[in-house]
Amino acid sequence: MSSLNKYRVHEVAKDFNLGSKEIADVLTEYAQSPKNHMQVLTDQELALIFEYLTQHNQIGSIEEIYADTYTEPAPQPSPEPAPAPAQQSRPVPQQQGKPSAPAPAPVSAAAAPAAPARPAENKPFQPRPQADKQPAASQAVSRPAGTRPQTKIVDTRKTAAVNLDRYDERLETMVPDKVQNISQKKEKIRRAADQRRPAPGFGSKRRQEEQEKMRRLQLEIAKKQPLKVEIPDEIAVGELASRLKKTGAEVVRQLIKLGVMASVSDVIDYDTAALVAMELGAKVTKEVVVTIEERLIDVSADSEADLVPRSPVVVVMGHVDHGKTSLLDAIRKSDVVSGEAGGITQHIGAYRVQIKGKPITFLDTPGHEAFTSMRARGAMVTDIAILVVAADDGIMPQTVEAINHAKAANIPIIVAINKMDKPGANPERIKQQLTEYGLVSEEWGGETIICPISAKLHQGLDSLLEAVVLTAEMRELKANPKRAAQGTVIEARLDKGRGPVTTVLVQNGTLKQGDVIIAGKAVGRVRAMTDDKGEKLTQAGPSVPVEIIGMSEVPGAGDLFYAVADERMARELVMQRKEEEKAAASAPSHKVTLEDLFSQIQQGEVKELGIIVKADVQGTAEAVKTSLEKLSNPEVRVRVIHSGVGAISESDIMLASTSNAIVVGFNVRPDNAARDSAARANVDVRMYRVIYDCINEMEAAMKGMLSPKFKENVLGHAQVRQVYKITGAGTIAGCYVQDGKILRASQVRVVRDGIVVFEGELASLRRFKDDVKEVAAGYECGIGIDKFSDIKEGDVIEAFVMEQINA
Ligand SMILES: Nc1nc2c(ncn2[C@@H]2O[C@H](COP(=O)(O)OP(=O)(O)OP(=O)(O)O)[C@@H](O)[C@H]2O)c(=O)[nH]1
Repeated sequence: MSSLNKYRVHEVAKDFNLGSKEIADVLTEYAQSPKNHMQVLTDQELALIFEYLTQHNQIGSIEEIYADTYTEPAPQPSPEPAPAPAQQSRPVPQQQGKPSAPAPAPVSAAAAPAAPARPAENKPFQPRPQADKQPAASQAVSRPAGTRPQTKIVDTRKTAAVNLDRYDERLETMVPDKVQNISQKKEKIRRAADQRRPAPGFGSKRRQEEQEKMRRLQLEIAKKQPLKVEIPDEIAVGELASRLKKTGAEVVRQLIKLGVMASVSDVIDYDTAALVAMELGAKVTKEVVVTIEERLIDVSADSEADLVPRSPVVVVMGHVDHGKTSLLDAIRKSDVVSGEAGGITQHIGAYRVQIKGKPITFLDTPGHEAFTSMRARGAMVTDIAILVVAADDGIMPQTVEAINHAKAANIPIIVAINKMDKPGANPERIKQQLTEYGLVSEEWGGETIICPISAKLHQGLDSLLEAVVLTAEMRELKANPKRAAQGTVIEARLDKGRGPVTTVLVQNGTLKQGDVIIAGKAVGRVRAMTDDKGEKLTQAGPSVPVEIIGMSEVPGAGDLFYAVADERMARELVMQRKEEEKAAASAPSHKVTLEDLFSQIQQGEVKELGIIVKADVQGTAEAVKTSLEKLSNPEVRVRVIHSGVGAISESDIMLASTSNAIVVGFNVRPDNAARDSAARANVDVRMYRVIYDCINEMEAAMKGMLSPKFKENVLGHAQVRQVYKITGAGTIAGCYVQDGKILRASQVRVVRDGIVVFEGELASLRRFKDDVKEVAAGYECGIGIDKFSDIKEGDVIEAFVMEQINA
């Protein structure tokens, strides 16, 4: 006990809520010197007082200390009903209210053992007899003292009588209020939860708790594991956000951090999306989208072991009337020519012939147009082309086209010089001409097989067919007859009685009667199959053309067909294709144009720039071809895939579209069909009058320096119906506006048979005798052209304006 703690009698009395006199009396009685109330007490004296008070305020149990409401007085069989009358003579007045924790409390504990032996008569250390219990008095007095020494004493000897619950309850009052509140709340919640539960048995309750624990654990684990997301090739920012379980704003923010400005509705590519997802802590895998097409159609490669040789499919091409149909007929030993209207082949058919036991399939085509249009649809039907050239006519424009179309398709050409029976036949001249197109005869050290024949007299056919077989063998054509059939629709029509009738060429696998097939946007079941000789078949292997009935719709020539296992899925795919076609019709296809040539070269999309050159004279076409091909550089090779004389035709556009080429015209114009088809297929058609301009523009385009200055906008066409020479006014063309309109301010060009004969300004535009600003389609008008009087009936006046393109 520190000497600094000086306690005076009155302070101690106050602490115990007693009178100073009572304390003084205790001291007077037990201590050596009597004390007045201001006297400082020694440690001994203090200990004495505490001992005295302790002895005189014994309680039976700890419960009594706190039991404000305690009403269970322990049965106190008192062996000594009045054990200490002397002590009782000093009754301790009842305490009101709690005293503040008195400093003496620790003193008592420390001092007690050091207490002098004197107070022995107060039996300070005797075991607390039950008789000492004074419930009423102890209740009051024990409180201040109870903070430490007494309250810890719990008599558990009479265990049966101890109400432990009550004890626990009472103990709660010992903990600080705050803690107590929390535990009370917890208890409340627990009880409420218990009440809510449908009073389960002990086992099930336990089980539930376990389950709950497990669930929380799993949630916790799930939270800690990185989120796994699958991202397709392209994904909208919003969709990515929902897959990442983030808000759109969070993803947009992350994108901005990566330097990508995109809104929630924008679509981003896989790489960007994956980066964002990884930044946001997700684990990314690429979503592999399995389309219906992939599920339905087996495009797996055949194993070498399954492949067997197949017969070649041959196309016969050539200029009009050079004898294509006659040749095919000669081969089939039948005469179709006489049965045809005007002797012109109407549509593609396919025939199969046996040459010394080896079958060859021939496609009878009215020229290379159908061939190219099929190719444009992705069908690679033919293996070999026979080019028919009439010995008395030589190389003609369509012969050149045929050569170039076959070359573009990368198929070998066998030349058949036909009509050798004719007096004017000059095969050497044709061989000579052919070298100009890269077809050098074998006799001259080249690779091209050239066979002189006469279709009419059936001469030379054997060697021609042998050449076909030989070429086919060189190509090692193979297919797997064991798989489901696939091939191309050669021709299809609607027959009144039989419904859609389709000629298909099986290219791989075997087509069987009863097979479900999908061809383009048509589905059906092969109800019956017949070959080119009208014989019924139950199955058709590779390179076999068959006519089938049973399609729901008429497919398009050139459509690819597949035998499939699931008809329902096939119908679904057809629906999807129809939808896609609709969407594609509204979105223009992406073809190479001079404007974006450079960017396409840079992106590696264009490695070869295909050009089709059409000019008014052969000399120009040749000159342009040579100059353009010289523009080739290491990044891009310029290849003129076709050059010819005359107006730009639909076939030119088709070839350009198929080969992703652009069309260059010199003093020529596209005919109407070509113009429409170019617009439809998005083929870039450029018209020039000077070779120099063309070369410059191409060069600039390849270097990405094409200045997009002006674009020609064609306003309309007027056909010249009559020509008047008027003195003073010059030549006036009486015209009929066919389409669009003619503006007084427009520029014009005069086109004669597809060739531009003049380009210049309008001198006058009149309706009757009045000058007008414009004349619309369907009206007649008089047109005078500045500095040009050589207008002829049948000429077409094309009106156009040059519009500046905003870069
Ligand atoms: N003298 C002779 N005439 C032939 C020969 N081959 C074909 N002809 C004739 O040439 C004409 C045209 O023959 P086609 O077989 O119709 O020619 P094509 O190339 O198929 O013609 P299109 O179908 O119009 O493209 C016919 O009158 C045939 O009789 C031949 O070897 N000798």
